[in-house]
Amino acid sequence: MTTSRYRTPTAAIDPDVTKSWLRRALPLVKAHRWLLLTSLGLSLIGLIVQVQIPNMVRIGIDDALVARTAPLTTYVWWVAGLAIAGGVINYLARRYLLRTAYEIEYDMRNIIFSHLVRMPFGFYDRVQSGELMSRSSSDIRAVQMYLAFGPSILVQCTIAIFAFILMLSINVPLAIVAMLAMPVIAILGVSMRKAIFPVSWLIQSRLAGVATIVDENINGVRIVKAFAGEQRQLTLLAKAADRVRWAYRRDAVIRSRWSPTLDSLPRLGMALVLLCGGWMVIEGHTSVGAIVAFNSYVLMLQPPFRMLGMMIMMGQRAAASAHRIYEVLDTSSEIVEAADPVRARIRGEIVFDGVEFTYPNGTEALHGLDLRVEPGETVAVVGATGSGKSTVAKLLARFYDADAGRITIDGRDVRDYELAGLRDQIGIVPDEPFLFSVSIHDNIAYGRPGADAADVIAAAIAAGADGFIRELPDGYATVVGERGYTLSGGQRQRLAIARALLVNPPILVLDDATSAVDVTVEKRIHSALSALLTDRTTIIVAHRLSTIALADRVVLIDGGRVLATGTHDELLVSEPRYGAVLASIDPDGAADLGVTPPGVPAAGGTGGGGAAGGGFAGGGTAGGAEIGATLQELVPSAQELVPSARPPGGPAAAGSRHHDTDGVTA
Ligand SMILES: Nc1ncnc2c1ncn2[C@@H]1O[C@H](COP(=O)(O)OP(=O)(O)OP(=O)(O)O)[C@@H](O)[C@H]1O
Repeated sequence: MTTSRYRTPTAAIDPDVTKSWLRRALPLVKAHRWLLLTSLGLSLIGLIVQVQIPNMVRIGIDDALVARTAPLTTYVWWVAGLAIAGGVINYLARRYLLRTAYEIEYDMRNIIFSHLVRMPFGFYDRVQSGELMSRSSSDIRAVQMYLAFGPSILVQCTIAIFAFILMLSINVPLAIVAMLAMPVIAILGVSMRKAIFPVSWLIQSRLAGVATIVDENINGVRIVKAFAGEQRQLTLLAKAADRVRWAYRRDAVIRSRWSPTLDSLPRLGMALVLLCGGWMVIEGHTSVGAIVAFNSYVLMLQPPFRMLGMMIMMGQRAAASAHRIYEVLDTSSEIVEAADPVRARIRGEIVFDGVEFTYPNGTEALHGLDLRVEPGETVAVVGATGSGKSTVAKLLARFYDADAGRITIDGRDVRDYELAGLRDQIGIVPDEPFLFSVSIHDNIAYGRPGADAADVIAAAIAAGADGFIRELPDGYATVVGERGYTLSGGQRQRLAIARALLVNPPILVLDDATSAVDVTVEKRIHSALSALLTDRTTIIVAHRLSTIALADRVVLIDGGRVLATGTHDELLVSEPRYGAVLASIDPDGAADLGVTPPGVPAAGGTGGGGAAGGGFAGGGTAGGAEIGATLQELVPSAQELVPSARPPGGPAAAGSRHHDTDGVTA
């Protein structure tokens, strides 16, 4: 996987929630103060240079054209020189300002993202991903703009002071006349921004609404098409787009009402300067050049005064955005690591002791769950849908913490372990695996980025994935589409199993990890897996008899507690509710065994053959393998297990790409 070097943020947001948003953000600005100060300093020099130009024009007109005491070219060169110097200085100032802005943005983005990756599942259950996206993009931008461009706008406004001083030095009454329009422009600018502000917020939130619909359309395109929902989605989008259009129209109405007034005010100012200045020239109180210079100043001063209004609006928006960002940053993770966490290699003894757990939304999932799994044991957790099977896995890896009771691994509370070390040693394969838009090699090697090709291939073979991977156009180098949608569900599951196996964790949790794989393929995967499961503690959340067949022991869960435990055969005989659950989760397999719902014990128990035939309660078959043994040792070569395996780039078997029964040897 290609990784660019990560630079930690240079500053942090002040965690003191009693401070104003600006003071909390100040460390970010301070971290780049030299860059910002250089930019502001240059900007100030640029403005001083710029202010000289109308004055030079005035002297040129008065001396070279009216009095004819000096050559015109001297002044032309001066004006041109000042213009070029001003241009260069402004260019540098802008470059430094933009650099400051992007540095602040970089820091903020990293601060937010490093916080987000530390947040537990409970946090993601509460927030919407679209909202988080917006907080990490447009909200960051709004704050960054204000922090970097705000001071720059203030500096721009100082042009008024320089210009006013210069004008006063030329002609005091005319200077006052020229400045008359400015406060009016500033007041109108602020009023206009105030009127526009709510509408621009409305536009932002409505655009976010459109983005959510588009996002759901793209991500949920398979469901939309499967249910022929295109027209409904189009209508939904049209309505949202209509709301955006309405907000834009309101914005246009307000702007068209205010802008012409603001634009014509300086022109009125010029008329006033011409009237008063002209009268003064006639009376001999000032020069013609002064009228020209003052007109330039009136035009030059207009943008900064208008920007004052913009700055107020930027400030309001930045404050709101900062609060949204702080809301995320001020949410602390409920999953806290122990002060002196244990870093130990896990053997794999798991104990759930009276574990109670309720999800943050109030759904009660576990009610005093007691479960003991010996090191190296393979246990199938069976239960009706919603009985709490996956929750067991989530609590084991501390995606959530139990509300009451204790979960221990090797006799130590899971809360005592170093979090990363604990999760490193628990390989979880979910039923809906997530693949990244990178190569298959990189997807499998996600947990061990430096893994060599041989290890990756060995893991793929064990997961029954090597065969179909080799038939893909670029083999292991094939880049899977977004979330791996270019692969079938079963293929994605096999890659996820390979990903977990490559890490070689002492505890493996297969959460219905082969649900999308054909039963015969699943059997083959299991035979390869059984060699790897022997000395590894494995919890298999099972929905199929064929999956249960892998386990040494079955744990029947109902309503968040363990109902019964024993081998499959024992439970079939002793626990009528087991048969009922089997009949509800795998009717075909249960029928093969003669199990009929509701709760009728099957005559003879194991009499039927079918999918599970003879495989139950057998457990690991290739004993003796060390947990520490490499996958390559356990799965010697691709050719042995997959005789049909072709080298990468070999001819792809037509039609095999989306088929779950491909590429695995019996
Ligand atoms: N993130 C969550 N937030 C709130 N409630 C949840 C969450 N995940 C699961 N639940 C609820 O907790 C209960 C147990 O869920 P769990 O996923 O453990 O069941 P399960 O036995 O694995 O079900 P299935 O066989 O359908 O996967 C269910 O009522 C479920 O709705």
